[in-house]
Parts: sequence; structure tokens; C-alpha cells
Amino acid sequence: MPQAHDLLSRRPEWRALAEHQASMQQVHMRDLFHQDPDRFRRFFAEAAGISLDYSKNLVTTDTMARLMALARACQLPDRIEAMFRGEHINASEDRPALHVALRNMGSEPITVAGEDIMPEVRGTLARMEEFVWRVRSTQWRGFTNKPFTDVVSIGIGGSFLGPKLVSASLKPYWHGRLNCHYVANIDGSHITEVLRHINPETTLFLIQSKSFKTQETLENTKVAREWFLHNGGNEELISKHFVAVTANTREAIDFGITEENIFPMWDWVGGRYSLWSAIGLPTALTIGMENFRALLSGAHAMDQHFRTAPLEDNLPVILALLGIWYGNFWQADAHAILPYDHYLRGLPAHLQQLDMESNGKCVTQAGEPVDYQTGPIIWGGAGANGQHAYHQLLHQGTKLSPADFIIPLHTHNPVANHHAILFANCLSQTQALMQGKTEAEARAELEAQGLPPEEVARLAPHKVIPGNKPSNTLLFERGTPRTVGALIALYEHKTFAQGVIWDVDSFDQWGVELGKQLGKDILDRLLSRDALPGANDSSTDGLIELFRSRHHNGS
Ligand SMILES: O=P(O)(O)OC[C@H]1O[C@H](O)[C@H](O)[C@@H](O)[C@@H]1O
Repeated sequence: MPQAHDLLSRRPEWRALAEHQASMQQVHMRDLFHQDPDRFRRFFAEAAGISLDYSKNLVTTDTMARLMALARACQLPDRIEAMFRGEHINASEDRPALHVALRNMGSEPITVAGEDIMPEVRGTLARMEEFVWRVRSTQWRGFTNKPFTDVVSIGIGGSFLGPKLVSASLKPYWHGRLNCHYVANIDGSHITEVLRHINPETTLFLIQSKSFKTQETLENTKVAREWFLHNGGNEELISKHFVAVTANTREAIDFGITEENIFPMWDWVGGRYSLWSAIGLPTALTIGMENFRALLSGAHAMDQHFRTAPLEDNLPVILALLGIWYGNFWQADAHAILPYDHYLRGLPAHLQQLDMESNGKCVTQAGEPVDYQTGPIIWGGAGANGQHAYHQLLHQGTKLSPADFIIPLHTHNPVANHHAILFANCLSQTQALMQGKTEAEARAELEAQGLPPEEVARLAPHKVIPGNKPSNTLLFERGTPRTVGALIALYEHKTFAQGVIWDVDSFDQWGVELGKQLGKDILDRLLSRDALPGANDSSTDGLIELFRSRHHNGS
């Protein structure tokens, strides 16, 4: 067990940051910009086609230096290397976390338990390539010999959010004939709505589950299979229409999936980091393998940057440290992801799983309770829509939520002046958050409208905007497979770097398990005709009985 002084919060670098924060409390970003005309250039970094302006943060060069010192004290560079080398950085599950291997374009081997995994990674990509080609070129057809028109991915969590985000982000690259649908929830409405619009003769189902044990996915797959069998299909035809991606081949075969239709997954890839594996098949089918490989190459470029760039220029490290600065020293509980890009509107949902499942932890790697905050609440949505909804809280609320504004310089769809207007909205938000409106300015505005002094005095407090609210602006040329790959990898590495500093295991998710365990007993009780014993608490029992009274008494 580590000694208490090993805890992050006892480190001198931590205390140095706490002292520095006290000295920054009266500083306003407006003044920082006035004092330093070079501030934009000073707090700007670029890598793998992504540019980051972090000048609108509550930082000085001294702040950044202190944050970098903390990262070094936590041996961040060594931990980054450890990840790339395949060390068991997922300590509680005693595994490596090697999503970087899935997009490794280099020729060097990456070993797990003494074996180079790269031949299998490349072999799987080659298999995907062939499968994607066969479906897109109509060599592989449905049971009435018609080409496929719809791909339905059934999966949840990491086997859903990542591929769904990438498919939606790259819609301009979709194949003209193939539509892509995602079914995740164990809410009959989800699969019903999808099945309503598709034809069994021309639909390909992809069953996506690393474990092949996930209740939602298995139950939805049963429904899809029954629907197929009742609408012209039969058992022999299942192999034409059902393909699986899993690390649990045995279970998939037992479930009725033909062995040749199973693509592998590996226990060294976490679900929320798996979109780069065969779990990306729905994406690859819709955007084509060339574009899927470009996605991987964008992520690889970000990997190389994360591994080799000095901490001071390292995009994931800078984002990670800024998050620590606000979460641990400014009491920010939340972080907003605000893509000003219709195609990237699913990014907040994906990053919620990525970040909150990775760093929503309360003990260190060694099992000691932390006495500092760990992962933030991730939230957000597409801009400019959010400006007409929740941005009010960012501007004048009492909560601090730093925000990432993400926007392409070029749109795929030039319509009138839309993109310039969108861009202007994005910039005006970060500017407003930074500079706010002083009381003097609010008063002057009201006076200029000719209001009497008592009205000016009454309204001015409502019109004051404190400003000094931090934001990052992330830019890229256009939403291409490469930039989308780099952007997602950027956030993966940010999450990992924060986990290293907080000394938590960013690759396990034990908290998710408890609900699953309890759910089984509750389901037995809901379905039972007889009231089963098993009282835990009056709330759960009362609600179970309420459900049973509606379902078993004919009401
Ligand atoms: O891919 P599967 O094994 O079906 O898992 C799907 C998801 O379920 C779990 O509950 C985990 O919390 C997720 O990390 C995972 O991505």
C-alpha cells in the first residue's frame, strides 16, 4: 500500500497550485488579454489537424508551468509510454489498454503476454475490408438476392456510442444505397421503430458485444431474429443476414451466429475505446474501408503526437491539465462539450461514456480513497442550439462549467452565409464568456437607451455578466475521417492523462456491475406470478409490487 504522503493532494506541486489559485482569484481574463497582446499565440497548440486555442482560460504561463510540474511529478510521460508498450495499466482487471494498437500504422510489434498482436489486428482489418467490399459491391446479398439497403447495429455502451458517433460525423461519406441504424436500448420502442422501416430481405444485422453477455443486446438480437424468421427468413438464411463482433466467440456461436460471420474483439480493448476495432463495422460499411482507414490514421497521428510531443505542446495533456485546474482548484464539477457542427452532435454522448466511465472513480490504483475530485460531469450539445437554451447558465449561473467549443473551418454543406454565421456565434460565445459585461457597461447601455436613473439602477444588476468563464476552442479544417479520428483520440488521451494524475484506473467500470447484479433478482420478481420473498428496502419492494399489480392481475 502506498504511504499517505503519496496521495496526489499531499504533493508539493499540488500545494503550489492551490497557493497559485488563491493568487488568481482576483484576476480577470479581460485584464490578461489587455496585458498580453500575444496571448492568443502563447496559448495555442496544434497537432494532427486539430488546433487548440486555450487562451480564454484562467491561466498564466506560471499556471501552465505549475500544471506541467504536477504532470511530471505524477510521471505522466512514463505512464504514456507504459500504455503504448502494453503494460497492464488497467490494474484492477490486470490488462493492458491497447486501443492504440488498433490504429497503429507503424511496423513495430506490440506485444501482449509475449505475443505480437499486430498481425491479428491487421488480419482483422483485412477481413473487414473484404466483408465491406462484398456488401458494398453487392457480392453479398440478402436471401432474395437483392443488395442490402440497411445495416442495423445492435449493441450498447461502447458497442454503440462510438460507432454511432463516427457514422453520424461522417455522413457526407455514406454510401448512397446503405442506410445505417443503431438499436441499443432495452425499450421495445427502440427496436420496434427501427424494424418498422426496414425490409428483412435487404437488411444486414450486426450484433456488437465484446462480452456477448449484455442483456440489452442479446434480448434485442432475439427480437431481430424472430422478426427475420417471421418475415420470410428461415434458420439457414440467418447466416446471410446476421454478423457478430465479439471477444466471446463461443457464446456467439451458441447463440446461433455462424462462426465465419464472427469478427474478433480482444480483452485488451475497452468497450468505450473499441470503435477502432471491428466494432466499427457499421461505420466501415457506410463510409467504406478507405475512409475507415483514414479515420484510423487520424487517430494514429494523434497517438504519435501524444507519445512524442513535449508536455507543454501536447494537446491531450494541455486539455487534461486545464480540466484538473478547474475541477480540483476552482471547484468546477462539470465540463461542457459544445460541437458547432451538426454532424458531431453525438460527441457529448460518446464523451460522457468515455470520460465518466473512465474517471468516475473514488479510489486510487492502490485502492486508497481519494481526498480530491476526480472525473467531471460531462454534458453538452450542438451549438448554436445550446445558446438558446442552457448557455444562460454558463453566462450568469452560479455553477462553473468550463466548455470546449469545437468547430470546423469549412462546412461540407455551404448554404448561404450559414457557416460564417455559425462561426460568428461560436466565437461570440467564447468572447462573451471571457469578457462578460461590467456594471459600468450595463449602466451605460441602459442610459444610452434613455431610461430614467431609477430604471437604470433597477435593471443594471440583471444585465451584469461576470465573465471570466473559461473555454477552449478546437478547430479543424473540415470534418473528414482523419480529423474525426484525431479528435476522438485527443479526448481518449485527455481522459487517460487525467486518470494518471488522479491515480485512478481509467479502464475498469466496476460501478456499472452493481446495477446489473441487482437487476437480475428484480426481474425475477417482476416476472413471477407469485410474490417472491427478497425484501431489501420498502421503496424497491413497493415499486415491484406496483408493477406486478398492473401486470399479473389483469389490470
Ligand atoms: O460490448 P458489451 O460487452 O456488450 O458491453 C457493452 C457495454 O456494457 C457495459 O455495461 C459497460 O459499462 C460498457 O463499457 C460496455 O461498453
